[in-house]
Order: sequence, then C-alpha cells, then structure tokens
Amino acid sequence: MLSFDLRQRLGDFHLDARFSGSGRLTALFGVSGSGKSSLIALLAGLSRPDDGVIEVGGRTLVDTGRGIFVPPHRRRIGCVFQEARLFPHLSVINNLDYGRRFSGQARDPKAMARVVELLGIGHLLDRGPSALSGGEKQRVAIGRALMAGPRLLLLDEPLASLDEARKAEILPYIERLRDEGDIPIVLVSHSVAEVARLASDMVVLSDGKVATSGTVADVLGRLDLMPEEMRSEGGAVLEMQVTSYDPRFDMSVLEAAAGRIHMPGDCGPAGRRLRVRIRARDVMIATGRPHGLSALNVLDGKIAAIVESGRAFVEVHVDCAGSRVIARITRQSAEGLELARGCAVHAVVKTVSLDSPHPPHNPEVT
Ligand SMILES: Nc1ncnc2c1ncn2[C@@H]1O[C@H](COP(=O)(O)OP(=O)(O)OP(=O)(O)O)[C@@H](O)[C@H]1O
Repeated sequence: MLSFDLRQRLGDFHLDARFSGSGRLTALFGVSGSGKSSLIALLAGLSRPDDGVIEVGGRTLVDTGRGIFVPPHRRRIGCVFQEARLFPHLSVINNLDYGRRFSGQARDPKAMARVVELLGIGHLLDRGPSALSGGEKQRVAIGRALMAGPRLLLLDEPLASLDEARKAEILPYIERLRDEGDIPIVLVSHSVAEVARLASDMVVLSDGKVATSGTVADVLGRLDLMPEEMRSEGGAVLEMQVTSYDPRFDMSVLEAAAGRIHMPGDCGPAGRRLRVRIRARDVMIATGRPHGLSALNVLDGKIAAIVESGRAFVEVHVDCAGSRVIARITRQSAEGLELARGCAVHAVVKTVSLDSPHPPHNPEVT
C-alpha cells in the first residue's frame, strides 16, 4: 500500500499530488518537467514537502501536520537510478553485500542466493562493474537495493540510458520482481509501452498535478482525462492468450473473449498470456463487416459510449464481449455513419503493439 498527498514549491514549479494504491508496480508517468523526479525525491526522503503525508505499507514516513519526517536512511526504500552508480572498486558480490551492510542487516546467504537467482546475475559475481554491460549493471544495482531489505523499491527511469536490446534483456527481470517478489515497486517512466507492459497501476503527472491515476487499463482507456501530449498513446489494453503460430507467414494468433488478433512474429507457446495494447488512433469503425481489407484484425462489438475529444474528434468505446476497445475517429465520420450507443459495429485494428515478454523484432502490424 502506497499513499501520498504532497505539496511542494520549487521556484516557479508547484507540485500538488495525491495518490493511493496497492498495486504491485505503480508507474509514475509524465513528460519531462511534469514532476516525476521531484516526487521520487520526496518519497525517498531526499527533499521535504511544504506540507503533506507519505505512507508506505501502513507506516507513516512523512506527516507535516504531526511533525513526522523519517530520514532517508531509516525509510527502508531501495532506489535505483538511470545510472547504476555501482562502486567501481568492488566486485559484483561485494556491491550486493554493501546493500546489506549499509542497512545493518545480518549476513543471510539465502537472501543473497534468492536475489542472485531472481536477477540472473550468478555468473557475474566475481566481475568488477567495468566488465558489465549497461543492463547487467542495472540488474546488479537492483540487487544491491534488494539486499538492503527495502519495504519499497523506487526505480527512477532505470532503462532510460539503455539501448533497445539491453532494455529487452532487463524487462523480464523487472516482471519477475513484480510477480515473485513481495516488495511494492514504483517505476518512473515516460514510455507508454514500458508502462503498459510492466505496471499494474499508473499515476499520470502533468505540470506537478496528478492528471489521472488507476489501473493501467483504466488510465490508458480514459483518453479524455489524459494530458494532451500523451493522448495519441491511449487506448485499450487486452489480456490475451497465444493460440497458435504459423511459421510460413511468421504470424501468431492470440485470443480473448473480445476476439482474435493476428501478430507478426512468434509470440511463444500456445497458452502464454500476453498484454496487447491497441491505440485508439489505430482503430477504425465499420458498420458492416468489411471485405477486401488488408487489416487482419476485426473485433465485433457494440458501442458503449461516444466521448467528445476536442472539436474534430470523438472516441468510440466499443464493448467487445466485456472488453473495451476504443477508436479515435473524426466527428464527421461518426455523424456520417450515424453512430450511436448500442449500435453493432466492427472495430478494425490497424496496428497492434505487443507489450509482451520476448516481443518479435517488428512488433507492429498494419
Ligand atoms: N530545486 C528546484 N528549484 C526550482 N525548480 C525546480 C527545482 N527542482 C525541480 N524544479 C523544476 O520542477 C519541474 C519538475 O522537475 P522534475 O525534475 O521533477 O520533472 P521530471 O518529470 O522528473 O522531468 P524529467 O523527466 O526531465 O526528469 C521542472 O520545471 C524543474 O525545472
């Protein structure tokens, strides 16, 4: 459980943010300058709010009204930043052990073995940081933070300085941490793909305020609440299951109650569960089942809502067997097609992003 309600003035910038959630991984999302780092500094105890409250797992870390301010070293919050900041003169194992010693914990070989296994760094233990790739350094930095026995892990853009290949390498470890660890994680990111794949909850910051927050599917589906700059990334997030792979075309088929989606590449064995993101801008609406269309993905449903989005656009929310698919189309098209709540329609999905483990080389299809 993480909750905060904070105000802080930094020059002309005014942070005023509140959130409460119990998700395994909460993403702090926002464009540059929206206040993500300022908020992380407050959570970590590196700065003080003008007023406000922070609670982690039922423990009050800050409450200005009651004069409570737990200093950073007593908060039991593990921080990992964009740069791994490992000690260059210490081997990987000694970097890991430093985390434990720094927090005053007793030596615990089992805890060490668990962290090493979780992050897949067993073969690196005797190396120095200079002999590690960027992704390996970040895994060790996460391991060092875990060895301190934190109650909350703050990951401040840990993937930002890595290239795509290194990012792809480290993402599964963050997923394992989320799914198998018992420590809540706050991840700072400005990549919707990263957030859609990793996060359970999402807090969108805009100009120091929480523009919207909630589960990833809810937040990405509420385009009307999103700051303008991220609206083009909004849409539906569907939990799907791989049913087959056809090597002749290098295409996989995924299914959910909402329907069937074709994806390029091998999405893994039948039965694997994946999250699929369908951006609203990549969906068209047809009132009759389309024929002679290059798009492979057509989902049938009924219009659940039509939401105004500026003067030229509307968002059509289509209920496909209980899952919501959203199409951002012009108001002119909506009127021309006489779309209304309850109409049976077909959502034609132009492009699907797969926010899955092991994405194919070209994870987009048109
Ligand atoms: N000590 C300070 N004094 C004055 N202004 C500050 C101070 N710290 C931060 N700011 C301002 O607060 C705003 C938010 O900064 P912050 O670093 O929290 O944003 P961010 O979302 O983390 O951005 P980025 O993604 O670029 O790291 C910026 O406009 C920044 O210039």
